[in-house]
Amino acid sequence: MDENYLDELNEQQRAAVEYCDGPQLVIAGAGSGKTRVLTYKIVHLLRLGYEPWRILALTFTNKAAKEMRERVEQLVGGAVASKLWMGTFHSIFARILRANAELIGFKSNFTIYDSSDSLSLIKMILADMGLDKLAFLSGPRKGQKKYKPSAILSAISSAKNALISPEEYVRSKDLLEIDARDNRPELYAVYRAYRDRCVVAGAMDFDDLLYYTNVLLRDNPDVLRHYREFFSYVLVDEYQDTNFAQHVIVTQLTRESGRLCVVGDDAQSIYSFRGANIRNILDLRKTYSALSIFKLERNYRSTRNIINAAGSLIDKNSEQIPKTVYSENETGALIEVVKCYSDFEEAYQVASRLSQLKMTSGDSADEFAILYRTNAQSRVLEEALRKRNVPYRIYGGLSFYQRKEVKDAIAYFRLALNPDDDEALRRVINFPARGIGETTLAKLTRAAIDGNVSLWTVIQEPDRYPAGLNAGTLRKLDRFAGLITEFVQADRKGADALELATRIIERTEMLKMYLHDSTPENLSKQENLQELISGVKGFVETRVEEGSDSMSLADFMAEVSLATDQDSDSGDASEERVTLMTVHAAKGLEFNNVFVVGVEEELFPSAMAQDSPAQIEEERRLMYVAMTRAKKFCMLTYAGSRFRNGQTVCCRPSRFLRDIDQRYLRLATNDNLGDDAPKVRPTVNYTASMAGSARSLNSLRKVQPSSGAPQSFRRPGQMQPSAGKPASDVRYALHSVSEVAEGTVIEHAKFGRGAIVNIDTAGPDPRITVKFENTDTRTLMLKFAKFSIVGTE
Ligand SMILES: Nc1ncnc2c1ncn2[C@@H]1O[C@H](COP(=O)(O)OP(=O)(O)OP(=O)(O)O)[C@@H](O)[C@H]1O
Ligand SMILES: [Mg+2]
Repeated sequence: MDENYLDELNEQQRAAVEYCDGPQLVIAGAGSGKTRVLTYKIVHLLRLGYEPWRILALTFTNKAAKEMRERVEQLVGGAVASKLWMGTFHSIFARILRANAELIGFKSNFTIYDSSDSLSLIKMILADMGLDKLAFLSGPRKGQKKYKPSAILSAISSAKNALISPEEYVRSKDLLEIDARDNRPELYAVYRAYRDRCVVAGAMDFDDLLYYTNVLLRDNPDVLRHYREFFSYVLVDEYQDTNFAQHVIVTQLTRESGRLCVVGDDAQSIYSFRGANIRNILDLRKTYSALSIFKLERNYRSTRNIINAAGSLIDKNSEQIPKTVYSENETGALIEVVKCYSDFEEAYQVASRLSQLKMTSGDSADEFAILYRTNAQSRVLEEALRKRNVPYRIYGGLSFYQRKEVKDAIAYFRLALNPDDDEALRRVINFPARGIGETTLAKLTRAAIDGNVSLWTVIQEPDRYPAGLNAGTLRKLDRFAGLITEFVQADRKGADALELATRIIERTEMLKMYLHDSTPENLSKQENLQELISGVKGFVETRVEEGSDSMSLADFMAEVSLATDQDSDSGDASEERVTLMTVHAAKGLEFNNVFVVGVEEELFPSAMAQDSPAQIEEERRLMYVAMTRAKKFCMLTYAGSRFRNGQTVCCRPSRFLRDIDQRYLRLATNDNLGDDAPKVRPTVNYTASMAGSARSLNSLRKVQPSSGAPQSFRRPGQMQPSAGKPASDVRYALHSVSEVAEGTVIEHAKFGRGAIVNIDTAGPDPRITVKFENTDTRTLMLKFAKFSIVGTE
């Protein structure tokens, strides 16, 4: 162990690390070393003789857990670090639940449903209850279904996070009243049915992992006592984002012993939509009367300009704990604010500035992040980066495990471990095709619901649960059941993950199916399945190296099923790549260079927050989180128009740009971005007043979000394409010859992206010759060619 670890802390941090006499809250701003304190405190506890397997450290993301583990490993060595109970709330409590599943009516092999499983189950229940076809709403939620599956799921999630069971739900007058007002009086019944079907399937969703941990600790005093005594110290990062269910677990485990250290920053509370409650941190003293509060005041992460700019932004929030922050870092560059004409141009500008900065700074790709408010914004950015051959890694989008062929294979893995898993069974009962159609599945479902058993039980016991199927269908089901049984038995006989996974892929003939024809799509599916097998192989090899015998398919799945939507990434982790992620996923992380894109009203802050001052404050905190990820360089961009939800909409700059003290900002225009920057001209679509680009920050400040955009940012009739009019009419426009030049890159309405290689003005009608990326070079008459200008080559 490195004996000098305390020297790597400042005085305040050191005091927080060394204090082990009672419950402790460390509250401090971004970049002040809260996570560092937590990490070093673990090392300190080990030093004091605490046993590693009795220290519990909880984080919010897998990535944060991994980083903390790596740091502890550096300080105390891998052998000790691997014994710590360190992970996300979900992974730690899944482990505890597996060890005690029988006590709460589950088996230890329970499946973890991901959000698409949950949604599919909700849809099935709504259809079964006849609630899916009900009329659409009027009023503020006009046009939405009364029982919109995603809204139902989030209502159920809120109930679970507040520890409300279906039985308690139906007894709560308040909840029933709200549901009646929202035109969904049957919500409680959907919740109950959802819970029942999950129990029958031996499945828990993400919220259940917290909910059932609470049930387990509440109903089994000896189990509670065991874990209270077992965990000799509990540490939690990002406490401002805990919800009620998490808060109760933590307090249950530590209220008596007081051996608790939590760190957090109220200014970074960004998960209230998932039930996170800032009061958990503010009221901690009520639970722990002996609570000691520690503050950290020196920021180590960012330049002074970045700290000051972020500070001036968050000052505009009315509710916050006052904090002192100082920095001894250099002043650094001003924050660049870039106005773009469209989302296309924004992506182009970001990719271009990023490549330029990468060259001049010498920073590796890992030191760059592009942060956005919504995942949907990533597509154009990816395109722009690909064009410049900048390698990137995207968090959150369609991750490897969410690809169709991988999900199909994983569904078989899940069935091998738990054949009652209805959602997995539903997914692959006719995949690869074996003549078991929708009608058969509907009949099986009916029998399963009536008998309150899983689909698997109905298939296994057709006499007891008759589904009205003919002999031919029963034979097909029998063959399918035989296949699954074979996998189940192989697992029980102790096959390791690789043996079983390989067998599943072979016996189901999944890979073979894609070998039939070599379309590029099929080839990529084959590759993905092979990649999955390599992943399993890698997993088994690592376990062998570690001397562990936990190498069953269940062990592999325990890792895979907790890769959340948010922090599962695409791509090879060993390669240096630019990170693309939502601001939510970036919590706790840091990069030398950060680009925050789409800093526009209705996007950031989100359109959904517009009517609520509290939600605007949460969005502002989110912006604060985004900016404070940057160590040296931060750029904020916004566009004049953006393609969203199938149409082009005009956008105006975010109010947050006005909130930041302008002393720390520099309005970068296309002209001063450097030689590499494209010289973009406005399309006629966006008014002439946007041309020239050198709008001062002061004029930006005059934009009044509440009163709508100023005329210069919006043209009557252009905000939304009128009904029935294709979106492309708005996105693409006609251009005059003065707006284009050789080398101008355009996005044509029909032919896509291309560069102008020649302009012919000899005849009465000017013509442009465009070398398109995905089709032949074409000569077009300018007066008929609809396109948008993306930039220059
Ligand atoms: N005493 C110190 N000496 C050197 N570097 C430090 C010190 N304290 C913190 N740092 C560095 O400052 C950066 C920010 O620290 P850390 O991530 O722990 O802050 P944080 O308070 O957890 O931030 P956030 O609120 O964003 O989660 C890290 O790179 C960390 O290594
Ligand atoms: Mg942190």
